[in-house]
This record gives sequence, structure tokens and C-alpha cells, in this order.
Amino acid sequence: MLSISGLKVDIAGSRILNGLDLTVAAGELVCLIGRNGAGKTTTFRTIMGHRQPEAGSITFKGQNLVGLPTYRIARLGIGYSPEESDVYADLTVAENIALPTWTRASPLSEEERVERSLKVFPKLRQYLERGGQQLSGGERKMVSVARALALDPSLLLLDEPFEGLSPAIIPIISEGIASIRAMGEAVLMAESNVHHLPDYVDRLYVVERGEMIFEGTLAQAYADRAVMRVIAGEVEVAHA
Ligand SMILES: Nc1ncnc2c1ncn2[C@@H]1O[C@H](COP(=O)(O)OP(=O)(O)OP(=O)(O)O)[C@@H](O)[C@H]1O
Repeated sequence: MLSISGLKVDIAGSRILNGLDLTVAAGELVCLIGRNGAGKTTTFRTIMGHRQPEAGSITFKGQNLVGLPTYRIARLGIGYSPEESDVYADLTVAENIALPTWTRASPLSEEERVERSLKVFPKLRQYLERGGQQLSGGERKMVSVARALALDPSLLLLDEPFEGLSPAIIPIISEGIASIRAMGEAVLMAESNVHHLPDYVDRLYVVERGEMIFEGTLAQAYADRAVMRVIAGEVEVAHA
């Protein structure tokens, strides 16, 4: 479904991504994991057309994405929830969630698409008329993921969805991601700490200074001391 090959991206004259390869198949939950500054957000922003690569290819359902404007990439069916959530302060929660239904046609009605998002985060039903500026970080994150889902995408990009959230809210977001996956959507999620990963992740990639240093299952990552040093600090090698 998503296929990235040899991706090289420069920012301000520095090579930030240095030949990344990554694939996500339909219905898969794949995690891109790496330390702060490793290049996760740059990967997502390049997929979404906010940055242009120096080299490499990005295809989605066989179609080339490089050079397309962001709105066309979204219309192909890629929903994006950025790390900073980007909830519109001057729109209500309901309007924020409904936004993609106005920009991308889908076989589902606007009501069905919004309802699907609210099923994933039922707590949002209490806040529908609230302004986007009156939300906690966890509520903003729910709105951001719900809005990306209302696009009716076949692939969702979630950039560090647990970052900066209180421990009480993390299980709610995690359950939401699990139910999105149960709907059959593919998800590519960025994370900096392996211990935050849900155990239902299918595969993970580890990125370090713009290069992939590992691809495999969570169990294989736990068994690899060099990989664990990058994604969990100096911890014991569990499940080896
Ligand atoms: N606009 C920019 N100008 C200069 N350097 C940038 C810019 N955006 C990103 N970088 C650099 O690119 C590298 C990768 O950043 P990126 O945001 O992709 O990392 P990340 O893995 O998502 O980490 P984080 O969780 O901290 O966002 C970092 O060294 C960062 O400083």
C-alpha cells in the first residue's frame, strides 16, 4: 500500500533522511521508532508532501506521491495526525472532526464518517460544541486522530500519539488506535520509546540519524541489544 524506497531528504543543507526504505501493507499497524531528532516527523512530512526529497520514491497504492501537493495526497486516502495535533482553535470539536468530509469524497456520508470517529473516542461526544482552544492535550490528541479518521483514509499516519500526554489518557488513545486497526485501516505510527508501543504492533522500523537500523517484530527488537540501546536506553534484553 505505502512503499518508500531510498528516501533522502535535506533540511537547511544537512542530510536528515539518508536512504530510508519502509513499507506498510493494507491493514497493518507499523511503528517507526527512533530517538528525538532521528527523522520520524521528517519522514511523515515528506510522505504528506510538506517536504520534497532529494532522491528516492514514495508510492501509495502504486501511485507516485513525490511532487504532489498535500491536499492531493490526503485525497488519495492518507490521514495525518501530527505530533502537535493541530486542532483548529476557532472551530468547535464537531467542526474539526467533520473538516475532512468537506475536502474528500467517500462512499460514506458525513454523518457516518463522524460517527465512526466518535465510536473510536466516545469521550469526545461530551465536547462536540466546545471550541478547539478549550481542550486539554489529551482531548486535542483525540480530536486530531478522530479528524484524520474522518477522512475515511486507508492509511493513517500518527506522529507520536502518546507524546506529552498524562498516563491516564494514554490507554484511551491506545484503545482508540486498536479499534481503528480493527476497522481494517493501515496505521503508520511514530514513537520514541519502545515501552510506549502497543503489543498489537505488527512490525517496527528503527530509525537512527536518518537511517533504518532495524526492521522486524517487537519480540525481535526486544532480543536485539543494539536496537534496545537506541529505543529504550540501557535496559535488560527481555524475552530473548
Ligand atoms: N525546520 C527545520 N530546520 C532545521 N532542522 C530541522 C528542521 N526540521 C527538522 N530538523 C532537524 O531534522 C532532524 C530530524 O527531525 P525530526 O523532527 O524529523 O525528528 P523526529 O525523529 O521526529 O524527532 P522529534 O520527536 O524530536 O520530532 C533533527 O536533527 C532536526 O533538528
